[in-house]
Amino acid sequence: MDPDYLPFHPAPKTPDFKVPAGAVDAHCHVFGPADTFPYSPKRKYTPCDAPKEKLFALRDHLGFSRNVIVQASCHGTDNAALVDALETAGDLARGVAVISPDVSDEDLRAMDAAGVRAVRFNFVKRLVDATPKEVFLGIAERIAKLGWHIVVYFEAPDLEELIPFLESLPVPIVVDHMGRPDVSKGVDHPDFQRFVDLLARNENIWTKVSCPERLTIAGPPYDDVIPFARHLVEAFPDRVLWGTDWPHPNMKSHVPDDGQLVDVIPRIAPSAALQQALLIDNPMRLYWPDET
Ligand SMILES: O=C(O)c1cc(C(=O)O)oc(=O)c1
Repeated sequence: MDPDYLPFHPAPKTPDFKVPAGAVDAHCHVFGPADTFPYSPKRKYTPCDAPKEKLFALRDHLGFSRNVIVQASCHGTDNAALVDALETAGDLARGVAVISPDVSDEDLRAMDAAGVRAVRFNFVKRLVDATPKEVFLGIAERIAKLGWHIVVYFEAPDLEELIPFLESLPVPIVVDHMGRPDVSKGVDHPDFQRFVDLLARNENIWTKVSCPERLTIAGPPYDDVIPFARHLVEAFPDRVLWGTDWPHPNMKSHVPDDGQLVDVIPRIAPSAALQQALLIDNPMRLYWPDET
């Protein structure tokens, strides 16, 4: 573990907000354990271990029923820890993998059989080296044949340059953590409006309204981030997802309490109908379409 790395909260509170039965934590990770699933030699951080057993215990503690587990950059394109967690959870988990262009069709089919339903394109420079857009386009063509979609992680300053690429992708796109707006600029600032306009123009682009803990300047309980997430939930109620982002890699300002993150949900989705869409209908339609 990196010397300045903050491990995840050892005892998150029981949330005050009771999530509806069937709720999906649509953005979380598994890390290692390193002695079984070593971290990538190309990683830009070394986390603490965060194994599947702890993820599933957290799911139960917070009252969720299912997980969408996202391959984290510390594991590079080795999805073994992810696939292992998916095989343990069976129908209760789906996965988002990170693949290299030379992955075999056989390996793609095996990941699909394990529950992978998307690939992740990561543009965050502190996490990954740049991948040429044509490489991502080649991957997009291949996974489109499997009925998979694409999860993208970028920071707000990168959005303008990425828009033509994003609008060229042939499958649904899910943007991680609202495209990481600079919350000091306000919801009406052109930078956030650029993101809102992207979703308004493209019915196939969704967003996770997650990670207030990463975006906040004020700190818990994240009052400064609420307006951004709430705006997106109310503007695009059928294209939003929520996740804990457990085990919260690379947090520097504080160790988020996952129970406190769950208590943010009714503040950004202030009705039972919006909570039903955010936590159940939308993730089920995208990751368990044959069960909706
Ligand atoms: O902001 C981050 O550091 C971060 C990192 C990763 C990853 O390493 O994949 O995933 C996330 O969702 C967020």
